[in-house]
Amino acid sequence: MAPKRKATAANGRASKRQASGVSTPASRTTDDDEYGYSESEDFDESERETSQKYDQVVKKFQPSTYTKQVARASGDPASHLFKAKKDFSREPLKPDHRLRPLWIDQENGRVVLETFAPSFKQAQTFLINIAEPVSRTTNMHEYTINPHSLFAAVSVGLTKEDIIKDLELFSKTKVPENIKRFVDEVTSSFGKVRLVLKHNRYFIESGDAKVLQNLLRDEVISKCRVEDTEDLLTEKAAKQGGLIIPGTKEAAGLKEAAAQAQRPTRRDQDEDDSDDEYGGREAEKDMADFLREEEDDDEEADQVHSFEIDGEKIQAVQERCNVHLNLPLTEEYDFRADDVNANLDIDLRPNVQIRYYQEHALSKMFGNGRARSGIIVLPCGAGKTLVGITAACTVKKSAIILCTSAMSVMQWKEEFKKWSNINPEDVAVFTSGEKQKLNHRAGVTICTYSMVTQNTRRAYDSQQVMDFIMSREWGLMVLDEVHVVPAEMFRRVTERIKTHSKLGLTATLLREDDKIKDLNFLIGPKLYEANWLQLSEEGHIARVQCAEVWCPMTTEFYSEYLQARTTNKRSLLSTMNPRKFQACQYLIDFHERRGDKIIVFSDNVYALEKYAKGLRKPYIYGETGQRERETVLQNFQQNDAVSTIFLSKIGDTSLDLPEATCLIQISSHYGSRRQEAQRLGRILRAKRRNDEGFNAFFYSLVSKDTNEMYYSSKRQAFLVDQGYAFKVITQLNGMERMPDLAFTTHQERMNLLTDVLLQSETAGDVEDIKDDLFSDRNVARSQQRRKGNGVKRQAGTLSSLAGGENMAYMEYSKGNSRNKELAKPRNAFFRKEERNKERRQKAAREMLE
Ligand SMILES: Nc1ncnc2c1ncn2[C@@H]1O[C@H](COP(=O)(O)OP(=O)(O)OP(=O)(O)O)[C@@H](O)[C@H]1O
Repeated sequence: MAPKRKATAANGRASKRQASGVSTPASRTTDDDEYGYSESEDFDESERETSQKYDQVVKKFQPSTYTKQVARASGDPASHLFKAKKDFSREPLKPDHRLRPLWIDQENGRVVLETFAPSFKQAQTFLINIAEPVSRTTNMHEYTINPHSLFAAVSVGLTKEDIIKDLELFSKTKVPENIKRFVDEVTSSFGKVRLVLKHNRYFIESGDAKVLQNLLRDEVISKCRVEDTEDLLTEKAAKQGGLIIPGTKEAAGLKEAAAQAQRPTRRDQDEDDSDDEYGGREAEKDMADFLREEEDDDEEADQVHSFEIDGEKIQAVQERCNVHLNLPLTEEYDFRADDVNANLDIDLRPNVQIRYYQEHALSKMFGNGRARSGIIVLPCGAGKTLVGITAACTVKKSAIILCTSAMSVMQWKEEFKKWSNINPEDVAVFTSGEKQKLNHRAGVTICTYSMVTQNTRRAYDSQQVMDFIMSREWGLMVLDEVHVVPAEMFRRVTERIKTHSKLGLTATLLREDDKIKDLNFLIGPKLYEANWLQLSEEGHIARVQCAEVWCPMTTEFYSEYLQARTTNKRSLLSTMNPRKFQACQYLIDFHERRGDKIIVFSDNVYALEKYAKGLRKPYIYGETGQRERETVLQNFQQNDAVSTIFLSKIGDTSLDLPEATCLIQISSHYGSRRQEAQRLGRILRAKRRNDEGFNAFFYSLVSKDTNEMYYSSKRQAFLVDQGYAFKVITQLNGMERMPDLAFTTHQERMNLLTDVLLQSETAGDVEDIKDDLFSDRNVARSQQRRKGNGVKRQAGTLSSLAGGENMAYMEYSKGNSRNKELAKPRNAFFRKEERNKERRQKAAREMLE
């Protein structure tokens, strides 16, 4: 399925480009190999595996399978991209097909959803449960039904019958038999067994005793069992549902949410008068009856069977079940029945109202009254933190939060205090700078992944906290930014921390390697994924205009580019293209005059410095000290004279600058879709997002006819799939007439070229850093420095740095000379500002005298 995905994205892009009136040049369609970057680098293995698995199952039921080769054999070089052989209406259309929004492709499980159909919303709610979104553009959404998505569906309580019945309800044609069989085959093994932690003991639980007996015959599982007997424990199943999620109006069980979402609208009813075989009122009535029956079923006290397994061998059991036996374990925590672990006194503050999509996401987690482990995907700035906090307020047991940086840890702490009524003493942080232990029986610990997973010898105080974390049992573990953390780290985290439930949070479930599939097994299935475009239309995140600016290479740069032997040199030449520099200068000027605050991103440090110094703007990269980073950011937030900053890739994540309204990207990390999405995320939380007609801007500057064109379209794939339209700008009107435009003379361009050519090979590298703006390492370094100088740091969020919250960043300087020296701005921009200030003060003094 992976190659088809590419074709889809390419199609999407092609149409967007056409829409902006610019045709895609031939260089776009060039073979991957030309750039030495194989297509496979961009597919995660899970996608490939899923595709193979799917193909195997589908092939079993398919008399003939569509192949690209067949299409290519027809002699038409392009139609295979558009899947010309696929005719969704092969099955006769249902008489009221106009009211039904789904097209199902029987050959690969792809589902196309019409967003303009009357029952779009209901169908979307249903599809999010059972399929993975592939692309969600304005008029059409595309989903794929695969084993992972069906696992997620089953784990949130849907049955095979639910899925098939609703597919039938929304489909324009009869649901193909092979799709039904696929759903049947895949779901029959899912949701059968659960991993449950009860009274500090792990159990494998199922409603079907036979399944457990079979499992016990497995050589690996049998060795993980606590008692060596054939007997199973049998008890009444806990009554499910009825759970109130804080911040919601009432209990938000999945079935209830689904029932509400799928309840037909008046408009649907008015328009749909046909009582046909498949749907109309009849089917809607069936649906309502069906849901009611399901709710009644819940009332029945079924029996559950279980056997206990050794807590130390959980990963082995999970791996065996998920990977080898194809019987994934769903993880659920019956926290209301947990009388062993102390309750945590925590609730959302009375005035807090969580948003509908946050409620939907949480209802997936708590839909049956227990806490299911899994991943929630929400765009940057959509409020993942509050989702995590609400989950903690629902479970009401000790919770541990894992973050990617020390600054994130502090932000989470502040957010806990802001949104919940937790006693501040019950929140402890564990970073390289601060090592706090919980004082009470229950509480929240917030720490960095690196502190928990570190393998080297720890300092005494750090070891003490780590022992404490490992010795106790946690009700909930929240894993922030799950997509960036290596799977190996997750393994260590899950090995070291004993938790009843896990909640992964991320904006993009994307990795350019094959590690995403591990998350399924190490954390749980994806429980919810929000629609970016919908949230931006509703004002929850900013509306963004995306554009790719094509900058022609100057003759002298292009001839060197063509002769350059290494990728690094080529990359440096295309980044330093004088026309790109001019475009950047022009856009900064244009947006500064509009009152925007601009962040310019460059992964390449040489280019970052050249651009920033050339345009006299402050910049931050890996080597910039913590204090200077903070000064630059503070000025960006508060100082009207600083409207633009340059950042290396350290600013990709964890940067909360709601002032930023415009992004310009001059160099980036090859074809990384994740980086593109994360960077866009920096402006999605723009403060002004609800202003009338407000738009944020995202520009990618690309040197024409270079590798950058290729990588750029690859990078955009995810955002295009989220419905973002990238306009192509080939000419910036008025740029040539701009006063002080750089590199207008041949001599200036030659000087730049000479400088670029004189740079070593490594100057073309993407910056090699492991941290972000506020990584543990930097905070620790800066704290150490301050300790030595008697400077105390009380970190807060960036907005608190701006003085907007009650926590503040403070420095108590004892005024020694070294401090004064340190206090001097080291960034060239600020040094210059400082010099000007001194000059002005001197002139004023002289005047007064
Ligand atoms: N239900 C809500 N009511 C009011 N404000 C909210 C709500 N949910 C989130 N917010 C606000 O939205 C903003 C973004 O939230 P948050 O920082 O949690 O986003 P995020 O999804 O974690 O973003 P990122 O991925 O960039 O870290 C914050 O200012 C937060 O206070």
